[in-house]
Amino acid sequence: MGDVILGVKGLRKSFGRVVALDGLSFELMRGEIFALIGPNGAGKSTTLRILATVLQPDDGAFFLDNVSGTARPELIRKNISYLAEESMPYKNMRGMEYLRFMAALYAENEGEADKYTKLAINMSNLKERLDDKIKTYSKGMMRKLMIASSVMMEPQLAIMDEPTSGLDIENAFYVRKQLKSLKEKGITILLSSHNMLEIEYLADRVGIINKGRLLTMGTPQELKKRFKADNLEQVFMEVAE
Ligand SMILES: Nc1ncnc2c1ncn2[C@@H]1O[C@H](COP(=O)(O)OP(=O)(O)OP(=O)(O)O)[C@@H](O)[C@H]1O
Repeated sequence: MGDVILGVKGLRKSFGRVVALDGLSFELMRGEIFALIGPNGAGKSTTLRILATVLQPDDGAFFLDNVSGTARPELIRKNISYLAEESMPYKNMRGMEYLRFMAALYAENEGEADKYTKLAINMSNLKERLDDKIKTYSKGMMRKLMIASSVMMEPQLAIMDEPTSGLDIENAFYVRKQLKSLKEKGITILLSSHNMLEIEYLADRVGIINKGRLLTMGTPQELKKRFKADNLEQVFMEVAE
């Protein structure tokens, strides 16, 4: 881990009278897994949507490898992936069809599309169920398909909103292992989660936000030491108070 890959500076976003982000700033180091945690309505999804360039901030800026994502979103889109909290595949397609369809959207030629599809087939771990219509999938199977299709192009930065939400223990475990292997490939990951055990296992660093502001940030070890806590849940409760 060395240099800064993502710089987030003073993001502000309101929805009517609701202030979702109130001057949020933080940096991500290349190759790390960074987890945003915070209570419901803290501004996590809003932050991730802005960084994924699907939502414009009212003020502030962010930079991916020194390229402004607010001024030039089209330049950074190729280098980031985004898994939304409630993202859904086209249910009338078969799993395999969906992966090929997504690969064709991302790839610049057939060779690249094949490479992306193979990677996603592997990562989804859905095996022969990829031949079935997506509408026959369980929630966990759909989530695995969505995760695999979101990162098939091996982006520089993978943004994931609650990647394991709704997954059973076995599937969540599998997805966490996949996220670790993405990190080993050098992909930086920014995720949100409400699962403190997951964050202890996955995150190199954690940022705790509330009311659209960053309250504290550090490695799980640093935070536990700083707040004299045995685990991240205690840190969270202490900070939230
Ligand atoms: N499209 C929208 N229209 C109106 N208000 C919104 C919209 N999106 C978010 N908000 C509001 O902005 C605030 C932050 O919401 P956000 O979804 O970013 O929180 P969150 O930390 O992701 O919450 P959760 O943990 O519940 O998913 C909340 O008060 C929410 O109601």
